[in-house]
Amino acid sequence: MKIYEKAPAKINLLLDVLRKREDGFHEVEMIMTMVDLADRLEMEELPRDSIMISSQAGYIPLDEKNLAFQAAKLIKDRYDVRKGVYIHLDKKIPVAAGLAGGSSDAAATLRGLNRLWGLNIPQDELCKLGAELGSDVPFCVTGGTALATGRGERLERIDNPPQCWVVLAKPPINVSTADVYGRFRVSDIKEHPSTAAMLGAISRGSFSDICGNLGNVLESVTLGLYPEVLQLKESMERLGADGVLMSGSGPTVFGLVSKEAKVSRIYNGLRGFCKEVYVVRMLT
Ligand SMILES: C[C@](O)(CO)[C@H](O)COP(=O)(O)OP(=O)(O)OC[C@H]1O[C@@H](n2ccc(N)nc2=O)[C@H](O)[C@@H]1O
Ligand SMILES: Nc1ncnc2c1ncn2[C@@H]1O[C@H](COP(=O)(O)OP(=O)(O)OP(=O)(O)O)[C@@H](O)[C@H]1O
Repeated sequence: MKIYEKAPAKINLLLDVLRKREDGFHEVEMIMTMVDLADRLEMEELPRDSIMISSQAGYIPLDEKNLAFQAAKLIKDRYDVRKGVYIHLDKKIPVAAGLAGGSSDAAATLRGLNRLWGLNIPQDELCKLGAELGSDVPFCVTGGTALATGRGERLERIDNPPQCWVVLAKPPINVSTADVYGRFRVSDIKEHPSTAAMLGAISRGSFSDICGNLGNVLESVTLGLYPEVLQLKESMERLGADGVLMSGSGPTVFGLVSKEAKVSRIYNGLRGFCKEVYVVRMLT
């Protein structure tokens, strides 16, 4: 039997860091939602007890470094499953982009193997397993829109934002999340984004207030290291996006756009100097 799972990309509408914790992680407040740019996973049981990964993307690891491999190993070990699985990753989400591509693949693997092997693991248990793989994985297990706290693993489901276009642009640089958090200093942040204001904007369904309250404190590090990310933000604003922000630790910049008529102008304007531009919808 073959089963399929979609692994969508996430964007952070808000990312605030409150403090550095004793365990080295940072205490965050994030509002995250999914967009319809997704990897597609195909999973099939193998006759022997092993995990095999393949992908059309030549630039990701296919061994135990792959997050889908790690997810399969975790679920096998924890539930004592003595069966093998072959997982094919059809990658569409750019890698190391701030869009949680690897985390979403891990989450889709947990959901998929739960089905393939009939394990009946409840969603909150899958989220706990996911947290062992990465801070973004629990959110990727549930999807939807959520307020994430702790190191990102504590989730509170909230309403989806109103539907809109999302233009994603990834400059040709690779950003390490660990490096960005490592350089981040809370004391450098003069004005924190308001989680309460963003939650209010979403619950009122006010697109303009959502755009007005976008904020990501990790921009203080990534924009300093890579001026091209700042240039991309400025271009997107100039081309008429209603709200513009860097996602996660970057380098992808997203623009929220309410009117379809504006989208092609923004897309064409960005494509002039940025190769990787995607026009997608929010997953609501
Ligand atoms: C930047 C975001 O993607 C925004 O959604 C997340 O906060 C990071 O999520 P992630 O990539 O799943 O992060 P993890 O794989 O758990 O951690 C990668 C590295 O980022 C740092 N890290 C991550 C999350 C967090 N709350 N504080 C941290 O300091 C740690 O140095 C860690 O070693
Ligand atoms: N299934 C996978 N897909 C993509 N990258 C993977 C995968 N498994 C492991 N990796 C590795 O993980 C690293 C980060 O890739 P990923 O695309 O998950 O980053 P990201 O989008 O910045 O994640 P986040 O937003 O959660 O920080 C890369 O160095 C990549 O080699």
